[in-house]
Amino acid sequence: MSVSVLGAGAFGTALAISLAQKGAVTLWGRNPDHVVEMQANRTNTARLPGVDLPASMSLTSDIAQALAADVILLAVPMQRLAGFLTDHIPQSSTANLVACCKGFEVSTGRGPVTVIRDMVPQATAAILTGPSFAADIARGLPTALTLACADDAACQKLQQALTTQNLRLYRTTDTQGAELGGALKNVIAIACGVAIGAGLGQSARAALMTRGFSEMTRLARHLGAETATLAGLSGFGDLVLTCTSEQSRNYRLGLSLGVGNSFDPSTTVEGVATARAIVQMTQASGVDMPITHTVARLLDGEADVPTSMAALLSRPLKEE
Ligand SMILES: NC(=O)c1ccc[n+]([C@@H]2O[C@H](COP(=O)([O-])OP(=O)(O)OC[C@H]3O[C@@H](n4cnc5c(N)ncnc54)[C@H](O)[C@@H]3O)[C@@H](O)[C@H]2O)c1
Ligand SMILES: O=P(O)(O)OC[C@H](O)CO
Repeated sequence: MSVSVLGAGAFGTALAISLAQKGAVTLWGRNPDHVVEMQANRTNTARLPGVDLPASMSLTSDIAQALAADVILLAVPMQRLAGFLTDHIPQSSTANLVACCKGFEVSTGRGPVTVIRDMVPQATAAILTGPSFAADIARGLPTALTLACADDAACQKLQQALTTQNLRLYRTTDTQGAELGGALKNVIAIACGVAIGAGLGQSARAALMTRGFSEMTRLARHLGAETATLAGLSGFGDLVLTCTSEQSRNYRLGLSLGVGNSFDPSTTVEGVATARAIVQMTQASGVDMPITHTVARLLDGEADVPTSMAALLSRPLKEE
C-alpha cells in the first residue's frame, strides 16, 4: 500500500523517514518554500535537524499528489485537524485516514478519530499513537506504537502497511482508549515537569505518574473505553516516556513553569489545550481528575506551583 504523510513537522517527517525503508513514501508540507528547501537540502532543518531524508521519500506541497496514496497519515497538531480536513479532504472520501496527533479539541471535546468520523464519515478512521520521539524514529531506533481502528480487518491491513523495521505496531479496535491515553498523558507530563522544575523531587514525580494513571483510567472507564488499552503502549507506555524525558515538549513546558522560566509559545505542546478540554468534559460528568484540573489552573494563571501542590496534598484521604 502506498503511503503519504500530511504535515511536515517533526513527527510527520520522522514517520515518513521510517516508512521510506519499505518503498516510496510522500511527505506533504503546507509551505511550498519549506518543501523546496527540504527537496534541495534533503533534510528538515526547521523541525528535525540533523537527519537525512532518504531518496525514496518524495516531498510535495501539492495536496492532490499526496492524496493519491492508499494510506494517508495526518500529522498535524490536534487543534488543527478539523480545519485541515475541511480544507483538504473531501467529505465523501473513502480513504484510509490515520490520525497521528494526540489530544482533544477544546471547542468540542472530540478526539482525533471522532473528528475524522464526523467530518469524513465514509473514510476508514484510525489513530497511530504511543511512546515515540520523532528524533528516535528518524534515527532508526526501535519503537513500539499502538494502531487503533474500529474495523479489525482494516486495522490488520494498516498494521502491515505501517510497520517498519524500527516501528513495531500493535493493534486494537479500541480507538477511544487509544485517543484517551495519548491525550491525557501529556497533561500528566506537564505536572511531572512542574514537580521536577520546582525541586519537589523524584518521589513526587512517581506519585504524580501513578495517581495520574489512576485518573486517566477513571475517565476511560467512565467513557466506556477499555482500561486494558490504557495499560498498553498508548497509555502507560507513553505516560512513562513523556513524564521522564526532557525530549518531551510537554514535560519541558512543565519544567519551565516549575523553574519560573518562559517557554517558546510557538512550540507544539498538546497537553495545554487537552487540559482545558478535559476540564470542560469532566466538569459536566463529575469524573474526579484532580491533577488534570490542577494543571489547567496552573496553565491559566489561576494558581501558582506551591498553591497547586498544597491543594493536591490536602485532598481528603482515601483508599488507593
Ligand atoms: N514530535 C514527536 O516526537 C511526536 C511523537 C508522537 C506524536 N506526536 C504528535 O504529532 C502531532 C504533531 O506534532 P509534531 O511534533 O510533528 O509538531 P511540529 O510542531 O513539529 O509540526 C506540526 C506541523 O503541522 C503543520 N501544520 C500546522 N497546522 C497545519 C494546518 N492547518 N495545515 C497543514 N499543516 C499544518 C506545521 O506546519 C508543522 O509542520 C502532535 O499531535 C504530537 O503530539 C509528536
Ligand atoms: O514532545 P511531546 O511532549 O509532544 O511528546 C512526544 C510524544 O508524544 C511522546 O510519545
